[in-house]
Amino acid sequence: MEYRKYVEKGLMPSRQAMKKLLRDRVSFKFQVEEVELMEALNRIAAEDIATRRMLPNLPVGKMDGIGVRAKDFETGMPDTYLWENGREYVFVNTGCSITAPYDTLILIEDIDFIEGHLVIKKTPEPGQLVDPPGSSINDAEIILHKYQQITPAAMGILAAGGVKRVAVIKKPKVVFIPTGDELAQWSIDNLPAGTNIESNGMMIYAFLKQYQADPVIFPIVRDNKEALYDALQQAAQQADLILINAGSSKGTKDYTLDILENKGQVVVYELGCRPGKHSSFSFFAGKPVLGMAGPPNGAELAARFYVKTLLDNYYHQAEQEAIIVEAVAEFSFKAPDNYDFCIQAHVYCKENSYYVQRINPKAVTRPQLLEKCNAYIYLPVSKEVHLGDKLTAELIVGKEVLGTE
Ligand SMILES: Nc1nc2c(c(=O)[nH]1)N[C@H]1C(S)=C(S)[C@@H](COP(=O)(O)OP(=O)(O)OC[C@H]3O[C@@H](n4cnc5c(N)ncnc54)[C@H](O)[C@@H]3O)O[C@H]1N2
Ligand code: MOO
Repeated sequence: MEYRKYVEKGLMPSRQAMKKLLRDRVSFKFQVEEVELMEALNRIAAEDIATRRMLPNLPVGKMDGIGVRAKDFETGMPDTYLWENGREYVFVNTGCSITAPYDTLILIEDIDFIEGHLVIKKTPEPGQLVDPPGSSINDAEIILHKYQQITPAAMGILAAGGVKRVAVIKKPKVVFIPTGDELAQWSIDNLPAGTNIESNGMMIYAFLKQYQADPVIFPIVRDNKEALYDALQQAAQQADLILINAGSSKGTKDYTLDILENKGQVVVYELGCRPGKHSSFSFFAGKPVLGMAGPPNGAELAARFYVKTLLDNYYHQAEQEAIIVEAVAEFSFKAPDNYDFCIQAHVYCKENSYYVQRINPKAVTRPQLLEKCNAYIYLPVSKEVHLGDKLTAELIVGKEVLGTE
């Protein structure tokens, strides 16, 4: 074990600057694959997708009623006393076809039968209440543009429009490399004394699934330079994006950045904001590598902010705006003078006003943090917050699930 002097290096960007840098510096090349429509939900269209048939393919009634011939009404209301179903008129239901010689629909509400004889209460306009062919779906009509996400509603239109297979962007393969001599696999039954569970792999797997990526979670890599180098090489052969976890600070066995510096190119050694300060960004064998802090809280923030940005970039998606609320601070706090601070917070709503409490993630257990943390407040360097101030909180849950305390 060796003493490693702590030396700050390089840019140290804020959260926004890091997101911008990731977008500016990484240009992914994606592949296209065809998937069955049933498998296409939430995928991103790789090209404009057009309909392959029209609907309806005959004129249809807009409402329930009777189909009649407009020409029978050319000189006003005809005598309908002797009219018969199937001859001068036919019953037509909503969305059902209305074919020649019938070309006009009269609402059921506008007719009556008196002693079995049809009475029409209102003279129809020619062609009224009839939808022409293609009025629901036109042939060769664009359903989705390239880079649009396939939603449930789009799935229905694709099916109606005769699209059985869709060209989508192939999910990026993202390799996650957990590192650390002290780590044991999460599925272990008897945890050896002094070991810690490798749980970030599970969390990152889940974030990657949510972000439409194809995760590959590597086995734990021990803290030696050769093993780390091998793992990075293996990752670079298959991944579109590499995530390497822990070993990012100045502990005696924190080698991650040494390897990336010697064998790749480090762009960002650490950030100018906490938590998640020990997130880094490098290239290794031409592949982008996001370094993530080992502590699960820092790793979670890195996933929410930077993995998300990278994957949005891969899929050509704009940055998603956070849901914002203005909340009254129930605490005072000053951001440090040398880095920004992302407060983890609990927002609640009482009598139509929002209030926010600060959570110190180091003073609570992980389940307590999970239960309480529903928002972030990003404070730039040295920014002071006072009790009663109105703060802008970024929710990480829907507004509707906020509690009242
Ligand atoms: N003297 C200083 N010490 C530390 C500093 C500092 O500035 N000066 N920064 C602290 C901060 S902030 C962070 S964040 C961590 C960064 O640590 P590393 O990224 O180097 O991670 P390790 O030291 O290897 O591990 C820390 C902690 O995280 C646990 N861990 C690691 N991997 C996983 C995983 N896959 N799943 C769950 N937990 C994981 C590990 O067991 C340790 O408990 O450095 C601080 N120290
Ligand atoms: O990088 Mo550490 O996660 O600032 O908390």
